[in-house]
Amino acid sequence: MTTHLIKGVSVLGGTPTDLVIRDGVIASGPAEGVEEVIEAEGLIALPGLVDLHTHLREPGREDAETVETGTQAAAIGGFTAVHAMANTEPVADTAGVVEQVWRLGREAGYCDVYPIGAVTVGLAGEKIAELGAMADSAARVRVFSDDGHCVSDPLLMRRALEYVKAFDGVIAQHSQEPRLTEGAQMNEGELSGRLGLAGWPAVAEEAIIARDCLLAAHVGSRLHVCHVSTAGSVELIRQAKEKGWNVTAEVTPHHLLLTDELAATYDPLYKVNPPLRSASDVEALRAGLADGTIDIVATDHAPHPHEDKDCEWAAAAFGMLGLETALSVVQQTMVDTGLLDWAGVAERMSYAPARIGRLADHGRPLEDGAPANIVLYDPKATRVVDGSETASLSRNTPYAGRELPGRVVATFLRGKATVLDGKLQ
Ligand SMILES: NC(=O)N[C@@H](CC(=O)O)C(=O)O
Ligand SMILES: [Zn+2]
Ligand SMILES: [Zn+2]
Repeated sequence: MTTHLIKGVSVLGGTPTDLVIRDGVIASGPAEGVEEVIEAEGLIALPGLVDLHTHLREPGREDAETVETGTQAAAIGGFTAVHAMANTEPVADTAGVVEQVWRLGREAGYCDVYPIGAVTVGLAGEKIAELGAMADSAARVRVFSDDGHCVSDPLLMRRALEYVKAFDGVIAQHSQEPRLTEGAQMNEGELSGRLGLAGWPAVAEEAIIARDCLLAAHVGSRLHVCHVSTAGSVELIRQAKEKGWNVTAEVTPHHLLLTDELAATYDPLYKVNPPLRSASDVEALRAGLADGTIDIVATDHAPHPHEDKDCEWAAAAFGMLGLETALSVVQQTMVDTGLLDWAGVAERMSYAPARIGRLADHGRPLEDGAPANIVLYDPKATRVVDGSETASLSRNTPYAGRELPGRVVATFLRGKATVLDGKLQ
C-alpha cells in the first residue's frame, strides 16, 4: 500500500501540519519511505464522513443505484462509511439480505457499507423481523429502520425498542403518522392550499416523535429520529434530551438549505419525504444542529431513475440525491454562517454518526495509530453543480445549476485513496 505524506494540512481547521499514512493507519515519527506527497496547503483534513442514512437500492432497483455506484458517490462526497437503508427489493429483513449488501460493499471497496435491518417483515408494519439474527450476522447490524414507512403501531414500536436492547441496537424511526398524511404531497401551509397540493402537516411528524420519545424512555432503549424537518420536532427532542432520555436525531442537508417555496416550481426534484418546510423551520433546524439538540447530519441520499421523477408532481417519487453535495451544503448553511466550526462538522458528520451506529473503525480522531479514514477538503473552492455529472446512476439532485462552496479533494479509506484530485480512483 502506498505511503502518503499529506503536507501542510489543517486538521479540523487548525494549524497546518503534516500527516503520514502508512500501512492503512495514521503514522507518527519521521516521514520515511514516502511514495506520494500531497501538497495540502489551504486544505482541511476531516475524519472520513459517516452517513447514517443512505439508500443504495441494491438488491432490486439496480436501475436507480447499486452498492458500487452509491459507494462511488459516497467516496466522492468524502464518506468512508454509509449505512444502507433496508427498503430494497427484497427488503433487508433477514440475515441473508444484510450479509449480501455488506459483502457487495466490501467487494466494491469504495466505502464501508453497514446495512440497516428492517424493523418489520417486508416493512409491512405487522410482524417484527429477525432482528437478533441480523445483529449476529457477518453484517453485525446495530441500526434498524422501516424507513420509507413509519413503525406506526405503538405496540410494535415498543417491542422493537425492547428487543434491540439485548445487542445495544437502535431503532431509527421515519416519523410520519400515516393517517395524518394520506395523499400528502408537500408541507401543509398557506402555499399547499394555493398550489392545490395535499398538505403534510408538521404535527404528523411531531406526534410520532413525542410518542416514540415516551416509549424509548419507558423501556429504557435507544431511539434515533430520522430526517427531522420541523421547528416543533426540534423542541420535542430538546425536551427529551433535557430529561436524559436516550434519543438522537438527524437532519438532512436539504432540510438545512431548501424551503417549501420550491414546490411552486412543480418540479418533482423538490419532492421529498418529509417535505421541504418553511424558512422558520430551516432556521430552527440550523439552531438545533448548532446547539447539539440534533446530533448529526445524514444525507437520506435517495436515488430515483428519471421515469420516476420526470412526471407530474403528484405521480413522482419522493427523494433526492445527497452524498456528493452534503459537505458543501453543510459548509454553506452551518460553517459559512458562523454556526459551526470544522471540529463541529467532524462531530456531526463523522464521530457522532459512528457512535450511534456503534462503528469501531470510523469516526475516530485523526491521531497516530487510528485507521486512515480521512477526507481532504478545500473550503475556498466553489463550483456550479452539474446535474449530469455524478457517480450515482440517478440524476435527481435538487442543486443542479446552484453554486455551492467547497470541494472534496481526496478521500482515504484505511489508507487507500478512493478519491484523488476530486476524481474516483
Ligand atoms: N426520503 C425520501 O423522500 N425517500 C426515501 C424514503 C425515506 O427516506 O423516507 C426513498 O427511499 O426514496
Ligand atoms: Zn424516511
Ligand atoms: Zn430515507
